[in-house]
Amino acid sequence: MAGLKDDPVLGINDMIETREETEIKDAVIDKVREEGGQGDREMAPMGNSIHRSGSRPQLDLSKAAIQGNSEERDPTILLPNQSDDISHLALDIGGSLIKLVYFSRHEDRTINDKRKKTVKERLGISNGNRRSYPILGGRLHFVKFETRKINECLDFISSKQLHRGGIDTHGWLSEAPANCSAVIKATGGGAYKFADLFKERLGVSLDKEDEMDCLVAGANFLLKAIRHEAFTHMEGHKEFVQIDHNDLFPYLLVNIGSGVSMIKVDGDGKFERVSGTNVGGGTYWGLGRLLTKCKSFDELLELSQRGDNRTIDMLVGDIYGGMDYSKIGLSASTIASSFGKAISEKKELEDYRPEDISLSLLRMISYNIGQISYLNALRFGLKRIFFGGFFIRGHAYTMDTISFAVHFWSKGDAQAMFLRHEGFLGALGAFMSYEKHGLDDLMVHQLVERFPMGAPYTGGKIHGPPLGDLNEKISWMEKFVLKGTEITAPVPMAPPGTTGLGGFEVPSSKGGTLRSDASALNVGVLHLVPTLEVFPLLADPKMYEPNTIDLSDHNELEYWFTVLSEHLPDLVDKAVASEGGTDDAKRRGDAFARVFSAHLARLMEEPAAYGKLGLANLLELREECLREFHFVDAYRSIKQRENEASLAVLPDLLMELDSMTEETRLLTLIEGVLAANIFDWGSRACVDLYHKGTIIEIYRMSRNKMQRPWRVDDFDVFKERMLGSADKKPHPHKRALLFVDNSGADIVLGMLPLARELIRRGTEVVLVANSLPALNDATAMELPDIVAEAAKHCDILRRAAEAGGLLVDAMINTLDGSKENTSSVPLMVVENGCGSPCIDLRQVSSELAAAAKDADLIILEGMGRALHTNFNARFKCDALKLAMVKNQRLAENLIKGNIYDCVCRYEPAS
Ligand SMILES: Nc1ncnc2c1ncn2[C@@H]1O[C@H](COP(=O)(O)OP(=O)(O)O)[C@@H](O)[C@H]1O
Ligand SMILES: CC(C)(COP(=O)(O)O)[C@@H](O)C(=O)NCCC(=O)O
Ligand SMILES: [Mn+2]
Repeated sequence: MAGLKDDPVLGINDMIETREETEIKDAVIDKVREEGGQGDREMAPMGNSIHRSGSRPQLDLSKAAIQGNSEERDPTILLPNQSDDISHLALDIGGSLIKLVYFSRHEDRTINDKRKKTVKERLGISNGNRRSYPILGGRLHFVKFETRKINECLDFISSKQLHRGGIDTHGWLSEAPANCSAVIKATGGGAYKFADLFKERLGVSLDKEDEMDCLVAGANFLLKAIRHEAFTHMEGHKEFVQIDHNDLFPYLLVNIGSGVSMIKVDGDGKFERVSGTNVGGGTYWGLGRLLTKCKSFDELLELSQRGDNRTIDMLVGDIYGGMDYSKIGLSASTIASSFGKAISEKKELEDYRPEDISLSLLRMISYNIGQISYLNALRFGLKRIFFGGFFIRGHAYTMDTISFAVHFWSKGDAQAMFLRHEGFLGALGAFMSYEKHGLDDLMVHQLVERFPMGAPYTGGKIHGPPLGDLNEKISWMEKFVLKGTEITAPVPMAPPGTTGLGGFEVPSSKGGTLRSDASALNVGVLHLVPTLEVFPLLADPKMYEPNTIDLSDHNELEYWFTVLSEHLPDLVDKAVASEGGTDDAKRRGDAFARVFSAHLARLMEEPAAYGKLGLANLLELREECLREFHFVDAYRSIKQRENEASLAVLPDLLMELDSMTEETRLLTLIEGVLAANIFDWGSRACVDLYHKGTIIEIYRMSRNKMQRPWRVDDFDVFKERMLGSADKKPHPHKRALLFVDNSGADIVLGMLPLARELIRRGTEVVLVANSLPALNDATAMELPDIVAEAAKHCDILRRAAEAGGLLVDAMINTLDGSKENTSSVPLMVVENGCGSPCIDLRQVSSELAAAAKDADLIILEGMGRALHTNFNARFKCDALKLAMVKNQRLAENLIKGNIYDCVCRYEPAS
């Protein structure tokens, strides 16, 4: 769940908001006329999907909508059905379930503006690292259907036009020409059984791939490319396992579908199916349905959670008169014979509780599979067993039971592990079998998983047709998500019990309810972002952990859950106001609040549901939810107001600074950064404070309160590095990366004056800002204008900004040859690749990675970037971490201090 790495406008869930159709149509036509010179003749008829053909792009205007404020003169218009969103599909049609993996791509819309080009040239970024065939940017979606309801699956494919994609001669996924029959990769028995149906209904041929090949390819891809894919599950405790890619093989893959396959995997494409069993998921569901009359698999599984298998299983104690058979290590409560008590002639099926039958059956099958798996692992000397297949269904009790069996029989020698994409291995493998898609080259840092709300996106089954647009999505949520939230409310776990004398006691994780499939939210949408890179200045990328606060501690989770919940009404107000306060904005605001609360509730129940959870992930999730409901920039007007107010007092501040000695100036500058970091709309305490004065009054108050030593105070060491000492002459840093935080005083009166000082001392400065808005953080898009305004009052900034290509007018002069600017040290701006208040340095923009190559100083500013994340990060170059702590609990836990204490941590290159 890392930063934003996708197109903010068109990249979210293929969904748009539906507004007044005619009004939008007119606006679209006007806009297209203005921009592209395409007349009405070339327009596709409204409501019809038209696919691109030949050299002349045609527009599909169906469901077009205005993005943002429709009152604006030149609003952005979204064309969700415009077919440059190319999809591609692979299927695994099993005995019980059909699994779909599909890919959607929006064409690269990076605007190659002049500013960016100059910065790229300055930083020496070329396009040279492109591969012979590019990895595609886009998203992988995971969806499943019941095989007996195959028509729903066909409708889904048809309505999303998923069968139209193809691979062109360059290896790009593209659209198949209309006259060419599409071919879809498919695996599982259904690829044979239903081939004619697919041809008949969709006109597509199924290209059959071997099921075992696909399972292995899917598992290998997931284990290499997804950071938090594999986990152990013992006695209710889930723990992610970091798999070393160089030490993955050999392993045993056990796929528990309708039946069970056991595959020894030695490498990519190197495997052998060593065993299997016919007692699998189909057995549990089939036998369970006959015995309990359950209507669905989930109902059966849910019954088991209220069951007591002792009423039906024959236990060791039943045979031994209540005693353990301790000589061979079996306790009285060990199951001696599953369903053994049913031999009693006095009882019929109706006399047993369906709950007990379901539990007994589940335990019988899970133990059996666990035991056979272990025996096969033993046979080949394998220590690791990965379990996949939808029988597992993320169900704690099932996983505990299997783990218990493996642990028991191996005496702790072998380990059972589970996969988050459990049932999608085959479908993913079929997808991987398309040639030249480049996906097998993807690295962990190029994948970002997101968890948008909505039936097709939850990895769950589809209830009815796919959601067409944002409007439909909100309606769906209004009906279901509140219910979903109740279902996902925390489920108390029984305290871990002892497992006795090594016998099969009841494992502890027997929650009272089962999460509904519709709100399962276990598997998100995988965003493939080829441009992301690992920040090259991390001292030890393998050991790097961005989060300072680990939310697997329940108290921590509860605290931050409350903080974020309490902040929600205020955030919704700001978001709705930022979109004009219309009824539509209110409805979206309500939907946002619902969805974010549902995520929080889900995570309270199972903190590791979406992978390892840290505070940074929660803060990012909040921003993602806002974007999901098309809130482009909730703090837009606040940011603007604060920028203006701060720019007005900047000249006075610069004058004051220029009158100081070097030493006092440096201290005042750092003090200024810390003081101005108080402008943080994400902190409850600060927002309360803003009611008590104007921006400038608060800024002054904050500066006046600055008193050294700060709670963490390495200023003197930093000063010595910057100014030298009696016997050491200073040498300036070559390039500094300044990770900036908030708009207004924070950037204008804090970070910009510090940047100016570095420039003055001969250090190139790169301001690193968010790619997308998050709270009141300044974005990379906004910075050039702020710098341009500041440069009006300051020659140092002006020359540096000109040299860095930030001032467009000045650049025009330069291009004319009328102005020479090469003499000054440049000031540049790069985007960091994130849309969150925190930064995960494992996934940053390629621009930032390039800028880092010559940098020898980094300055991380603000709570999000320097405390919540990266507080413990070590770098290859000098690092300065500056922040004011605006939360009491964090101050106590992290620096044993109080709210409004400051951190100035300087760490020379390691
Ligand atoms: N919603 C569901 N409907 C039916 N079976 C389900 C469902 N969820 C989980 N299952 C279990 O998953 C099994 C199918 O797993 P899967 O990996 O899809 O195998 P297959 O490819 O054989 O269909 C079923 O037999 C059943 O035990
Ligand atoms: C979201 C933030 C990390 C932003 O802080 P910043 O990086 O702007 O200093 C911070 O405001 C925060 O931790 N807020 C939640 C805690 C609170 O309301 O006290
Ligand atoms: Mn911030």
